[in-house]
Amino acid sequence: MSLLLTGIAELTTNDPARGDGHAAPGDALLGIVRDAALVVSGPGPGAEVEWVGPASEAPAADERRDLGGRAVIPGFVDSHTHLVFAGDRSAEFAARMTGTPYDGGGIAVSVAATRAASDDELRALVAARVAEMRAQGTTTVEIKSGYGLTLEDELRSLRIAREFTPHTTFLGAHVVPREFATDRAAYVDLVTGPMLDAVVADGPTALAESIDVFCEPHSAHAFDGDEARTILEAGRAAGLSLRVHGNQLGHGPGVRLACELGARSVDHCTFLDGADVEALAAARGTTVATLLPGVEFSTRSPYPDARALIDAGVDVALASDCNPGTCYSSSIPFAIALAVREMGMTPAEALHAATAVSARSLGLDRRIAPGQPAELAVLDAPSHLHLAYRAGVPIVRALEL
Ligand SMILES: N=CN[C@@H](CCC(=O)O)C(=O)O
Ligand SMILES: [Zn+2]
Repeated sequence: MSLLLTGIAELTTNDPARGDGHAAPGDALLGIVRDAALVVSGPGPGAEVEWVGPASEAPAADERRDLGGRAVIPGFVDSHTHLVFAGDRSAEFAARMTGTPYDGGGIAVSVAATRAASDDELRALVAARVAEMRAQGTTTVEIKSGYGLTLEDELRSLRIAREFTPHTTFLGAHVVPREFATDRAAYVDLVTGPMLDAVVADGPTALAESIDVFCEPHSAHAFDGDEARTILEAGRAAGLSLRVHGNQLGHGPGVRLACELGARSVDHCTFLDGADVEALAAARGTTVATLLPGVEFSTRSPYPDARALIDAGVDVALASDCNPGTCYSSSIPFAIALAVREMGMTPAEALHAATAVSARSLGLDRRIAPGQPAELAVLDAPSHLHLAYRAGVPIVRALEL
């Protein structure tokens, strides 16, 4: 079976070779085709793209669907989330809005609630969050553990996350749990020893694709540069790819460590100096800087200067960081709107960052091209510009085939 999609006012392919004349800023980066059509295998899940081009040249197909002059984009790739948690921390958010700073201490509240939840409760919570994301255009999601912090609870979080995505990340090194507060080294030993051994017991990528660490000397709860190096090197030796929470609360060693070790992504990048930017630019093609503007919004922090990073040659991705503490928003359109309004990105750069670049940080290709999975989203609008222009309005959703 094949399905012809017509009535596409603007198709973002993320394939610069496909742009139809670069009529507007961003067309080349996004590979925009106007008055486009698509043929996909299907209908049904698992469909692949078979043909892309101008509607006037579309081949015949078994079925046909008219999208009525809407824009079609690659589904968003949310490459940084913490969806496996119970409870919420709305009171902590309210306190922050009246001046209480974020220091990572509230993570212990979510750890307690998550440990107390049953498997079915956690599974239902993750399912609801993934559905909420699809309803906003996200078709691929990375999910971290990190609210278990015992061997059993971290494995349980990863198993539940794996029911929803192959892109799972072991974040046993989220914070030092309270029971290890007087012996941090013992917790690092647990993460790099028995926990990591259990994560890779059935093969390096059976349960987790990556390892992550909250490298943050400005939080008493997180890990310093030496601890983070130990954890990342152990993860790499066990066959996992590397991701880092770095430079979130103040300047620190996370960004340069991530670049040095060849991490796929270093996330937050809120406080950077010139040497960090140089390291990220030199790591282009290997290490992506994943910016999470929903966190700056929800913690009243300064936004990173995405414009300066892009102009310096850094690969910049956008993700939601959906989590109960620093950003309980699963909305990539919200992140795009913030990136455009507050961080100096063009609408095209922001869309590219939330699709092509975030995909690359997960080892994926997010172009709309023959042979690619038909992971698509559709806008109730004629152009991708409306993602930021109509901020807060639910105009984008995953395209169900
Ligand atoms: N910074 C570390 N981890 C999360 C916050 C987790 C929490 O506060 O529950 C983040 O990405 O911001
Ligand atoms: Zn995070």
